Amino acid sequence: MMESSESLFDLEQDELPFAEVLVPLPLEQYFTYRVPRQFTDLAQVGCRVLVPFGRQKVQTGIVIQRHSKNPSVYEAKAIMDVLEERPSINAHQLSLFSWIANYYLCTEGEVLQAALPSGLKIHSEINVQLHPYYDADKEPEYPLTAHEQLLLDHLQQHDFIPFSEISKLIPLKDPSALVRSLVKKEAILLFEKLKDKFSPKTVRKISLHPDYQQKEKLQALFAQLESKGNSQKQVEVLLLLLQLQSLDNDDIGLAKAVHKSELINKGASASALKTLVKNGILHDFQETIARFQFRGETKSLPPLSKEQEQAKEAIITALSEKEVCLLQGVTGSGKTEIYMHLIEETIYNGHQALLLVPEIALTTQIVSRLQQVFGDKLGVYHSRFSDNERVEVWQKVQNDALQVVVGVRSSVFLPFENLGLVIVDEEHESSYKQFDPSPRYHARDVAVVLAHLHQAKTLVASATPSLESFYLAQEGKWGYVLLEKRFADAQMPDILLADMKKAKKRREMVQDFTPELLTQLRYVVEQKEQAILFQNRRGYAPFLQCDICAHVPRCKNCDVSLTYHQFSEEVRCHYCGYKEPVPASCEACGNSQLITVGLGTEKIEEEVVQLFPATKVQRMDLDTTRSKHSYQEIIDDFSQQKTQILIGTQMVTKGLDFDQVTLVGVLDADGLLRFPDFRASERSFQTLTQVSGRAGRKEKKGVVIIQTRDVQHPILQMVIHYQWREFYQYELNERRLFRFPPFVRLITITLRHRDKSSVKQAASQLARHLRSNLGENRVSEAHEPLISRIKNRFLMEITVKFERTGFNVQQGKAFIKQSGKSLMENKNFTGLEILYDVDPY
Ligand SMILES: Nc1ncnc2c1ncn2[C@@H]1O[C@H](COP(=O)(O)OP(=O)(O)OP(=O)(O)O)[C@@H](O)[C@H]1O
Ligand SMILES: [Zn+2]
Repeated sequence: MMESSESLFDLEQDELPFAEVLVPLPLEQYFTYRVPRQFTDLAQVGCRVLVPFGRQKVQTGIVIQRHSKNPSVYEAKAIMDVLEERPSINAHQLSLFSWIANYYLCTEGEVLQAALPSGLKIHSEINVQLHPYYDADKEPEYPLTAHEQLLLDHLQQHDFIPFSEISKLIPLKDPSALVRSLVKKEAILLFEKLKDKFSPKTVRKISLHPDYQQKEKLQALFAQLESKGNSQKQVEVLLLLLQLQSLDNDDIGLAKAVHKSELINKGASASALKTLVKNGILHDFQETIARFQFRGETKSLPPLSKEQEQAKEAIITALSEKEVCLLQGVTGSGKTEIYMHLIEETIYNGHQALLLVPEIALTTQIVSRLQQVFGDKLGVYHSRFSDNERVEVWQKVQNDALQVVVGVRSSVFLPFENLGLVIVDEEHESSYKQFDPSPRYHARDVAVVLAHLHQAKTLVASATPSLESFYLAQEGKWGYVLLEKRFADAQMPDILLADMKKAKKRREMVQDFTPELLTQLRYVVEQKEQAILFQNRRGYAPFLQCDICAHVPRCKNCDVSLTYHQFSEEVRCHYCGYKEPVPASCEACGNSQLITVGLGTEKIEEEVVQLFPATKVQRMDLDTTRSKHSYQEIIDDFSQQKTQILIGTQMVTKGLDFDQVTLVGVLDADGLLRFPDFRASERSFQTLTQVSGRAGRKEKKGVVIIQTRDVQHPILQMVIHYQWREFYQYELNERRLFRFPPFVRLITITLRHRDKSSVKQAASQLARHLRSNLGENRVSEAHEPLISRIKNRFLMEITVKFERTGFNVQQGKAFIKQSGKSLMENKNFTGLEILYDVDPY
């Protein structure tokens, strides 16, 4: 039914009466909506709009395009509201989102979902209320339909009604036209109940009323108050205010406002203050402040050393010819210092700069170094921030109020207006890769594309570059700059291997420590120096095992053993979070002797505390860093030498810069080397080199001790002799030989279903189809992945390898996606999920 009121407003069609709208859902296509006339100018590309979606839902979407094509398949519904005057998403971002969706085989809706901080998303719970100006007793300007009257009557009795409930009240399949019509008639308003909707932070301030901001007037006021017997408290408040105003002598003088809380804290009487405000002598008001405020003065940059200066010049030269440059600088060479100089130049030229860091743990040290130089031009963006804080950074980046952003991978989604430089620190880090949920993107690679869209440059840097980056640099596609010396002549540490096999045989192990590591640790403790101990497993022990029948408690939902956490007396699944109390006896044979197998950080902590009871020890892993400031506290304590030994997982291996660390111990290198993945060697080399790099960064030379059962392992040998050139050559040869990246493009297809035989059947069907069409050398058979059940869903995997040249990867990907889509439409496989992971590493 066309409502009669429509014609009142939509008398003429505009040039571009339709909009393609992207909604944040995993759907392939955009949806076409009609743009009502009142929104013709407002509904710009990139704006967030409210649209009716499905039967009774409302979605926030983004206008992608305006056009004049009426969709032929469905009747276009109208946009209900435009949420902003200035688009949230700029054209560069839209291009980036579409590149990501295309490259990573996901949808733009999924990218949007990942990109927008939730403060900018609006969920489908939209409510309807009466317009405050609506007067039920007055004759309406425009006639109301019976349905409209019904809704308005309801709203006279109730505060509001959720949009999704309207159809229960009024027999309409889709109430959006009705709602829109009432909005136009200014009879109702739409609002959303968003718990954490963005609200700016405010402070209360107090100032003198302008009437009293002259000396003579003020004196008269004092005289007047003092003549009254009971105004002593008010006089005190005024005196305190004057005192606070004069604290720093800027010329604002009597007009200056001070914080209300400060007045109260300094003893001002609250009631006297209130009286003064009531009598119009003082002015009490709210001021909006930025959440991130840098207090203190900024310093100028420390000068670069000769080597650093040369490296910087080489980078600039390389970037004048190429879009990307790789800086390989050994640990402690002062890469951060070089970044700061490059960023300063970028800002000076009027551009914005983005510095990507792999983990929140790393932001704290880097941010404090950058903040001293860039002050409030610097913003920080990561997931530990509240939603409001993230929206604030988003908006300031958009307004160019921030020129530098330090952030984790999701900061590639920020609305930069004029980016000049992106730096990817520790570019080899796997935390740049998002594995779940989709979009499964790699922030380094997205950063390169982002920079390209802005015609900006990218610097990727690491002491241990990823093989892909190293290869691109070697091939001359990227520039390459090498910085081989530590800053200020600091020496690289000596790296030694400690043979656990030998020590075990000779019964020389003290718990999990070889004599070599223990001796060094003793020495360090005695000398009041500091040590870092690294073990890549959190928890107490990887698992419990029955001493008699060897049964291992396993997760109910996943195909993995449960990790033993001693502190909380639980066994937990690190995949789904399932946990249960430590079993008292073996569930298989009833034996009550359960032993712990393997080694986690919690156990090392326990051992160290036993061995060195007088020494302060701290642990840094996922379990000890859950709260917002915990990283900062642990790192501060260690920097200030309140703690002497820091034990941790990969979190302690990279980027951290402490002066007094002279020993790094690796408890078990074999666990790294054994990891069943084609990147095990690369990861081991990187991790061991990086963690070694934490030692001896200033005057005192450091020692690194790596415990292993396999002292002859070629990777370990290359690590201890700093043979990185040999390592890259060796590893590149292996990759070429076994057809792995960077020589091929890898795509993993994972199929997921609650039923094991369904997923197996679907996977082999898909594998057969892809193999016969794309070639058997490019597509593997379907196989069970290492962990074949997670959260009660069974998994199957297919691996695809496309050559880098001479093959149309784009077409190959499209074929995969199409094949997956038709498999999902197959009735036999209802409930099947297919996940694509492009560059799954
Ligand atoms: N030009 C400089 N002036 C003063 N101090 C410097 C300079 N360059 C580096 N430093 C100091 O040397 C130390 C190591 O520098 P930085 O942390 O930047 O190294 P890095 O190359 O990032 O190392 P890693 O790869 O191990 O993280 C820091 O304490 C830093 O403050
Ligand atoms: Zn589980």
